[in-house]
Amino acid sequence: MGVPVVARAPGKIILSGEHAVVHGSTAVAASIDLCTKVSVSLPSDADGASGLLELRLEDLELVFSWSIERLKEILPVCDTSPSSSSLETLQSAAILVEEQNIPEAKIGLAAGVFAFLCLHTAIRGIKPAVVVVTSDLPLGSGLGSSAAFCVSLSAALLASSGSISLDCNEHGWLSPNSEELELVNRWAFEGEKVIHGKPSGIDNTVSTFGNMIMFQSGKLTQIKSYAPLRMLITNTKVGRNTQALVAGVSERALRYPGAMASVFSAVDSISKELSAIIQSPATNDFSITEKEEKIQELMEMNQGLLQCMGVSHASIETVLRTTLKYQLPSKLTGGGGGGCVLTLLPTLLAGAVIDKVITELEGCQGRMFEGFHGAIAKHLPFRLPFFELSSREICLKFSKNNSAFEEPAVICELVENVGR
Ligand SMILES: Nc1ncnc2c1ncn2[C@@H]1O[C@H](COP(=O)(O)OP(=O)(O)O)[C@@H](O)[C@H]1O
Ligand SMILES: C[C@@](O)(CCOP(=O)(O)O)CC(=O)O
Ligand SMILES: [Mg+2]
Repeated sequence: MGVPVVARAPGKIILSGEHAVVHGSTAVAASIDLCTKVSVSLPSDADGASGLLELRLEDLELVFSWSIERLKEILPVCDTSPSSSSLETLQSAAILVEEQNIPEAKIGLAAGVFAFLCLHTAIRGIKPAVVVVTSDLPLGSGLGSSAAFCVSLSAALLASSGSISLDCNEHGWLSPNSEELELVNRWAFEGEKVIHGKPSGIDNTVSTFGNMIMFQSGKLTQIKSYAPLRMLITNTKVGRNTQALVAGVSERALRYPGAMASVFSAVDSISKELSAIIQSPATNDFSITEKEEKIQELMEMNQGLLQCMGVSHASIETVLRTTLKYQLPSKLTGGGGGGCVLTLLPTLLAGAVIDKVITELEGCQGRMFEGFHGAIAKHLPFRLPFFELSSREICLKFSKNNSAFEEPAVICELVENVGR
């Protein structure tokens, strides 16, 4: 195999505005420390053309492969610019996914495999490669695994086809320049369309550009917090599918256009208020505690409107009731219908209370989020100033002499900080 290129991209949380953002409202999202990594290796001349395109999902111990001959039989030669039409011409790729006989229990992966075939064909053409995917993110839980997958895959494919420059003397992580990031983001959005049907673009945008953003109708504004925010992320472990949830909200909006327009407009105001509060400096008059109370209140209001949209779930309600016993309001994050719930942990909240909440949540049907690299505690205290670090953004790594990759120090450092 030739020189591999690795790209990694982070998952996200949505502090306010999921679903409504698909209908033009403002939303606020932040990237998190959990990433998906994609490595693309091309056959070298010495290997001879291996004649295979291979996708290895390492965490799931699944390997999919297609002969180049079969791909040429089925797939049309398509446009190589990121547009809907270039991926629409690839509908025939569906049969190539069916032929892989994905086990029923993992059928949700079919959408990801389909997006892989579409993006690979559109960006690199019908050529052999070995693509290896690993991820820290739970799939289908509202933390944006689909976007992190599409962003890291698009970046690795673009870099391996020369559309992103790897002009670097040293081995290590590399941040693409802003034009390259735009290109990655556009392709990733096309990939998200394959997985979600009608994405707003917020997930791929925050995964590509990192940090905390306000997003509306395709436009992003970076936002900065004056104070750290700590969030508890609870995974209800109830599986769901974002595409179906997004479609359900659109159907409700068609049935009740007036009522739903008001709901979306209220969410828009909540997101704008939230971003103003996050960005406002804490002074004596407007203390951190007051700011946190407002953020909690706005998140609670947003949750009420998500219930109106029909995307809450009994498991989410259980988490809400449990945290509320400790005066901690929560909201779902991402598509809802199960998945993850966010709870703001105020700065002055005693550690003993956090432990009690976690113990009580663990006793509920769902279980607390787990698997943050082992080193990380069950709750994720994310500090906004950390978002300025490049490890929250999409990065590329490659090795000119094909030597083994090493984890960049900055990530290890961050992981330790987050656990403290
Ligand atoms: N690492 C991955 N490998 C393959 N497919 C993935 C990966 N991550 C996400 N996907 C695809 O995205 C789907 C989950 O996306 P979605 O329902 O939007 O939830 P979320 O984005 O919140 O995790 C998976 O079922 C799968 O099809
Ligand atoms: C529901 C939505 O607002 C966010 C979906 O996030 P996730 O795929 O559930 O992580 C959809 C979108 O904005 O594309
Ligand atoms: Mg998704």
